[in-house]
This record gives sequence, C-alpha cells and structure tokens, in this order.
Amino acid sequence: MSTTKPFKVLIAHTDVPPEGIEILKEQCEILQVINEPPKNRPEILEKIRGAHAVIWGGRDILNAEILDAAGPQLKAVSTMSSGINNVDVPELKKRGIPLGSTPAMLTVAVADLTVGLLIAAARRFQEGRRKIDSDKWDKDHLNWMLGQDIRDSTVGFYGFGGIGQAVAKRLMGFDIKRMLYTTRNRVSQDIEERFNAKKVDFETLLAESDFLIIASPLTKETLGLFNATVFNKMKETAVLVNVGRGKIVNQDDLYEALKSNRIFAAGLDVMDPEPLPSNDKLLTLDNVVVTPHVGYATRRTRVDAANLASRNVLKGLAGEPMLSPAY
Ligand SMILES: O=CC(=O)O
Repeated sequence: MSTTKPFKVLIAHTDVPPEGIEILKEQCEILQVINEPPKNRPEILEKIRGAHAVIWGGRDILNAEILDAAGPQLKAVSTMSSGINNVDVPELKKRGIPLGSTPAMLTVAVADLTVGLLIAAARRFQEGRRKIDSDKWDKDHLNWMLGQDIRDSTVGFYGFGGIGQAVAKRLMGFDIKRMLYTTRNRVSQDIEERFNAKKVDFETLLAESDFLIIASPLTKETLGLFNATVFNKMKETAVLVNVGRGKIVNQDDLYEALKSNRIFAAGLDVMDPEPLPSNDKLLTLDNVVVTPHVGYATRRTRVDAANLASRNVLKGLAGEPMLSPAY
C-alpha cells in the first residue's frame, strides 16, 4: 500500500517540539531542517523545493528567493511567533500566499516575563547581584538600594493588545493606581473598565507613567520612537520595560538616559542587535535588567505555538482561512 501523502511541509526550525507538529503527519510528509541558523539557508533553499507549506522561524528572512526556490505549489506559511518581521509580507501577499502567526499562544508567557522585568528593574535586581558579587552588601544604611514602589503607581502601556492586557491583568494584584495606554485604536469600553485603563496621547503617557511598558510591534512608526527626546519627557523615577522589539528603542539614547539617571531603570527582553554582544555598553550599567529574548521560552508555550502553526498550515492547505492569520 502506498504511503504517499498529498502534501510536503518544511519545518524551518531544528527543534520544534514533536508533539506540536504531530497533527501534520496524517496528511503531510515532513521535511525538517537539520542545520542550525544562520548557516542553514542553503539547506532551506534545497529542502523547500516542491513544499506545499512551511513553518518558518529563526532569524533568517523568508523572502522572494525562498519562495522562488519552493515553487508555485506553496500554499501556506505560518510562523511560530507573534512578530512577523522575519517574513517579507508584501512578497507573500503579492503571491497570494496566506501567512499565519501565533500571537495568542505567547501572551501568557510574555506577560509573566514582563511583570518579572518590571519588578526586577524597579527593585534593582541587577545592581543588588553586583553588590553581592563585589562584597558591597551594605547592612548599615536604611536608604541603601531603595527601589520604586509598584503599589499606587501609574502604569503606562505603549501598545495595549493581548500582551499589554495580560500584563494589566497580572498587575491588578499589585494595587496600582491606574493604567494608561497609547494605541492607534481605542480598546473596548469593557476592557477599559476591567482594567480601569484610559487611552491617552503619547505625551501624556510619557509624562505620567511610573512604569512604561512597550508591548507593540516594530513598524515604520515605532522604529526608533523611544529616543532621547522621549526619555527627556519621562519621569526621573520611571522604569521602562520593553518586550516589543529592540529597534523600537534607540539603544544609544537609552544608554545615556540610564547612565545619567534621566530615567530610573529599564527591563529589556528585546534588544538591538540580538544576540547583544557581551561587551555591549548597555551591560555595564547597574540599572538595566536584561533577558535574552526569552519572553515565550516556556515548554508549554512552544508546544502550543507549534500546534497552532501546524493547524494554520493545514487550514491553508485545505484552502480555508487560517485559524490565526497574520493578515
Ligand atoms: O518575540 C517573540 C515573537 O514575536 O514571537
């Protein structure tokens, strides 16, 4: 009996959790990339030939070259991520290929980490660790290592989609005073009421936030938006948290703002570039806490994301709308 399956799917990641792609197996032959990025482009170009769908990931860009190598039968692409900046979206659209992504699967894990970064930056975890490492633990002064209070604070969100709202939900337990948000479109009244959140203009967000959380995608409008001019409009006690994309922040300007204590601290899961070199000047500062873009690096989240990406491509292959379309 022939075991030929109607579709071929390329998994362009080396280590997608197998249980996340199990559902593809009934209908699809699975081709898996074996070599690690960034050196696996030749392998991808080779293996994608004749593929009907691809689960895309990593740093490399899925662009015309990859699509040409695949051939005209390619019907569906899904990332296992929220951001789709590793895909040439106009090129896919031009060819009428649907793109899926998996933002909803990431929300909880990223929101948890955001709260962690907020606390770590506000309460000076990085500096505290360095004090211990350098035998500078001061037991004699009451004003040593004082941090910022979260209770009764104003938390501002630049971007108030799924991740922002999940952070807001978690922060409800911290007795904060109010939440402000800046987005292009107002969220529903129901959501505003649930979080006691108010839409404000960018200037107000900067001036009034004690904690300012960037949870928005990288776009032409957000590229480099958080620069020296912006930091100069923030409170000196403000804590900035970025879980969006590194390039939303002008990192040289952030370095200066932190070094001069123009703002109090920053907690960053995203940087520019990534990986951030270990000799980057940002890492010399006490008042920045960094994590290596691990917002959604939890076991369950990876499986969920792979599962949704698989379901997206199965829908695309069936000519149906994807469960989580990126456009
Ligand atoms: O940053 C993570 C993602 O966009 O999935």
